[in-house]
Amino acid sequence: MRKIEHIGIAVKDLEASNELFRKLFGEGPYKEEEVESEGVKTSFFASGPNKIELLEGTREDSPISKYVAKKGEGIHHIAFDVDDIYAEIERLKGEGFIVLNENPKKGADNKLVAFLHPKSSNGVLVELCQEIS
Ligand SMILES: CC[C@H](C(=O)O)C(=O)SCCNC(=O)CCNC(=O)[C@H](O)C(C)(C)COP(=O)(O)OP(=O)(O)OC[C@H]1O[C@@H](n2cnc3c(N)ncnc32)[C@H](O)[C@@H]1OP(=O)(O)O
Ligand SMILES: [Co+2]
Repeated sequence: MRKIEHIGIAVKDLEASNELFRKLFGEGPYKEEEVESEGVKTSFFASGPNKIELLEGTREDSPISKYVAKKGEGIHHIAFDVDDIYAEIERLKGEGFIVLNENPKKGADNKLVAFLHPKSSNGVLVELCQEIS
């Protein structure tokens, strides 16, 4: 785990939240991207060397829609940057973490991603991200 890649925040209305975070950061998102496979649309803000990802569900069955319906808006996951996501998945499985998708999938912002079940990480949804070179 090299560093925190981004913190994901689940929101009801991406456009309204973009406006709010534009005020917070003093500048708008550097990227907006829909990830059809996850049923999400996202926007990314740079916060110094770190990133904030805002996510709105685009389908009722999206993890974000379900999360917001159940818990409301708020911090949804912490993403970590890894060098080799395949090796990291094997390592974390060996350490007893529950890997939700052992085959990494294409995420936003040009990444391969995988997730650990929050039940195995003290109630925190962890995302692994490897830059697609
Ligand atoms: C990939 C694009 C983008 C990127 O960065 O590239 C993204 O980040 S996409 C982000 C959205 N996608 C995901 O979150 C995929 C992984 N998530 C899942 O597979 C599910 O959300 C899962 C398995 C974490 C929960 O789904 P489930 O259908 O089981 O929902 P429940 O409400 O029944 O939850 C079960 C249990 O987990 C707790 N929970 C759910 N979500 C979270 C969360 N984000 N953080 C912490 N805990 C969470 C929920 O409260 C339930 O606990 P319980 O004690 O039973 O109430
Ligand atoms: Co994310």
